[in-house]
Amino acid sequence: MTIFEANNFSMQLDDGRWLFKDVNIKLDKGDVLVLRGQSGAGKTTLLKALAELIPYTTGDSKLFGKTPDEYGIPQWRSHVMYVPQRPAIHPGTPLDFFEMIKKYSSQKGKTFGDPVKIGMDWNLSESHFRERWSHLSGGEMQRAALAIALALNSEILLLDEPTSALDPESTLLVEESLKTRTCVWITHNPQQEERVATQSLVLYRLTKSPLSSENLSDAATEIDMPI
Ligand SMILES: Nc1ncnc2c1ncn2[C@@H]1O[C@H](COP(=O)(O)OP(=O)(O)OP(=O)(O)O)[C@@H](O)[C@H]1O
Repeated sequence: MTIFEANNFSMQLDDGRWLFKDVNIKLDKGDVLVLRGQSGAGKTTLLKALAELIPYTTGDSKLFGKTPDEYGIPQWRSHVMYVPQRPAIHPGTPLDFFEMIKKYSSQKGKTFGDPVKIGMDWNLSESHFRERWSHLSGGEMQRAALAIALALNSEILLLDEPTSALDPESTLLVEESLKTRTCVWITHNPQQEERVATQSLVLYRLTKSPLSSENLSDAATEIDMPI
């Protein structure tokens, strides 16, 4: 059963160029849609548009049949959550951050997991969650932020290169947890795509005038199933 759908998502830039055009996504519970494409093709921008973090030109989305306006935008963002590649540097510790987010009114009514338990499956210890963000390594920071994202129990995770700072062993551990969730997952790694994807979507970088007919085929996105 489809739980999330996004129809005809398009983003036109100020110079008239389409960054992406008519992107359609349907996710069943447990689907992992891998989003790939050249650098600059618009992958991050698409995820931010799906999370209603930035304005976009066209597009309609629904989670369990309800639109972002019906949820209210802050609630939508807590259900359809964008997880950036690098967490912004926050003051305090990962646990301080988790406690702060839990108190947001948009998180009301949710059941939370335990980020420390999740992190322990990924070779992190409790002390990492009690350490200041600024004292963590890039890989520790990325795992702590992902553990918090998972503990917030969003219905849809929009993952922006979630293992980019991780070594191969941690990458495999984190993949095992993430692929149990319903998500859109940006990766440049074809082996990772083979391991986790139930669907794939490619964005192509558009270079021609949006008014030329040639451009229309370039603008197409492709949905394909991995073997
Ligand atoms: N509102 C906007 N106005 C102008 N340019 C924009 C706007 N939003 C995004 N861009 C440009 O569109 C391009 C796509 O950026 P985006 O970060 O989405 O690409 P990406 O596919 O995620 O790339 P990467 O794989 O390198 O992370 C960038 O060149 C960015 O500067």
